[in-house]
Amino acid sequence: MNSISDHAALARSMIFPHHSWIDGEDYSALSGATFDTTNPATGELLSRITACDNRDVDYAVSKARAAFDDGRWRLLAPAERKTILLRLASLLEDNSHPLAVMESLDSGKPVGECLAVDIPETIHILRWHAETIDKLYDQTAPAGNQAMAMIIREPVGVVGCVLPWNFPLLMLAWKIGPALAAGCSVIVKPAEQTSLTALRVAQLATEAGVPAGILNIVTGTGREVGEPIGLHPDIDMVSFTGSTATGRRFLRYAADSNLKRVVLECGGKNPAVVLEDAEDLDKVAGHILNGALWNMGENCSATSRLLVHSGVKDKLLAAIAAQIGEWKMGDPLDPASRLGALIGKAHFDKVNSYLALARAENLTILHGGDSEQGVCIQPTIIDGVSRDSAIFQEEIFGPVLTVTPFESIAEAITLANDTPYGLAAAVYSGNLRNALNVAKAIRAGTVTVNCFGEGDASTPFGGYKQSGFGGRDKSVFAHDQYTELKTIWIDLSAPDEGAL
Ligand SMILES: NC(=O)C1=CN([C@@H]2O[C@H](COP(=O)(O)OP(=O)(O)OC[C@H]3O[C@@H](n4cnc5c(N)ncnc54)[C@H](OP(=O)(O)O)[C@@H]3O)[C@@H](O)[C@H]2O)C=CC1
Ligand SMILES: CCCCCCCC(=O)O
Repeated sequence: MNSISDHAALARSMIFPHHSWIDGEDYSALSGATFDTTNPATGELLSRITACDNRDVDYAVSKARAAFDDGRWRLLAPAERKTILLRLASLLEDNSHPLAVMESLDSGKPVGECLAVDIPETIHILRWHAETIDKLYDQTAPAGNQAMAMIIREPVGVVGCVLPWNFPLLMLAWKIGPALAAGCSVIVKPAEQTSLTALRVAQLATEAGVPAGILNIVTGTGREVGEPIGLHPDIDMVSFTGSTATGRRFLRYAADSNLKRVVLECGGKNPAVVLEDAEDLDKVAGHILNGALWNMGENCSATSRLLVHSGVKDKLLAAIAAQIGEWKMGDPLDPASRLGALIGKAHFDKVNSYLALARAENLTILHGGDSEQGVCIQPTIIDGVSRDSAIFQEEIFGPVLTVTPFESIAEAITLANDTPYGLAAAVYSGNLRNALNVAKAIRAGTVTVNCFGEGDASTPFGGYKQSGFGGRDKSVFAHDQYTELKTIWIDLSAPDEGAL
């Protein structure tokens, strides 16, 4: 395993990208403007990145459209496209350590997590989608003997992917994996805070053989780049991950422009429901902490609301108290750190405002509740949170777990569903019938039973209610986002029977 000094040495020697990547090469904004990207853990400047605007988006779209129309990617033999994407995955694997350090420096994530999860999962997702290219079949309809109706999938066209900062590489892979597998041209807008690894991946994609114009990275702000992508008349669809408020804007952009397809993966306020018959509360406590604290709680599927039967609450909270010390906060480049820095000052202030609210509401703060140096927040557990509190209803996106007791399974289900969101949930029970009934009653896209996690590349990810719209990320179901269905009818009737 690499030590903190290995990571720090690599960080010192690293050359950070500072251009956008359009049509297979570096690109500087026409305005010449730049924005600073800094290390949230230290405030140190990492790179001054070109700040694009609508004119640069127009340029990127023209290149992506030309690349789509001339078929340089979508018309390649499936096995050839697969080979190129597998080559990209291998290049990422070869660059795992630098990519992990770059991701950690840019986002404040612990480098150990980047090495253990973000980078290998990114590679796995790209490989998984690459493998589908020559393995998914189209269909024929039961059209009878007089005709054949073929239902084929075609790439949707030019796709805009607007990304969040919490899993910069992984969310890139969730979008471009199926989009490139489908044969689309892609324009990615990374979050302003975390553009570096997407730019590096685009360089490696070109090295792997992805043709110019197929994968473009346009850097800049939501207003200057995200909005022109949303409004662009020649972009066929947008796949977005981020806040529900910004997701809503993309629906308006589509309505105000070309009715482009919009797929949204938005916020969550996910419950972990511990029934009275839950087994092995020490193990459950470990899952609860992981669900709430992993990635500093900057995770849309974080199970940040603990709903626990009053009969097991004290025992579970004692088990949580015994384990919370394992969540060591520290330098993101220290492999021992499980919690690093939040993404930046504005987000830190937002998370802190909820802690202030907890104090104003006289809630019991069992652990943490304070900030540390820089933009770090201690793992925090707040007890006695009622369903009408903003702390129960709103996405905090920090290492904060709320605790709410219940007396019956019916009450647990009501509490679990009592937010505008429906992304994920966890249920803990030793009784499979109870667990399954609760899992089915919770309105969420993913429910884990006696475990926590987003699942594998093979399972769809997305939300009910205000957590999502229009489709799913990951799995073969993600291919629905990036493809159009076309029906082709062929007349099979004998000449004397006439046309269909
Ligand atoms: N579902 C999830 O995984 C995520 C949820 N969130 C939630 O959102 C909250 C706010 O975080 P924030 O970073 O502001 O999230 P946003 O939803 O605002 O950002 C996500 C992406 O949308 C872009 N964007 C922002 N404003 C616009 C706009 N007007 N038009 C088009 N694109 C836009 C951003 O650009 P830019 O980089 O310039 O901001 C970024 O690329 C967090 O506290 C958390 O609750 C945040 C991130 C991920
Ligand atoms: C393998 C871990 C996947 C984490 C995905 C989180 C999704 C999100 O926050 O949008």
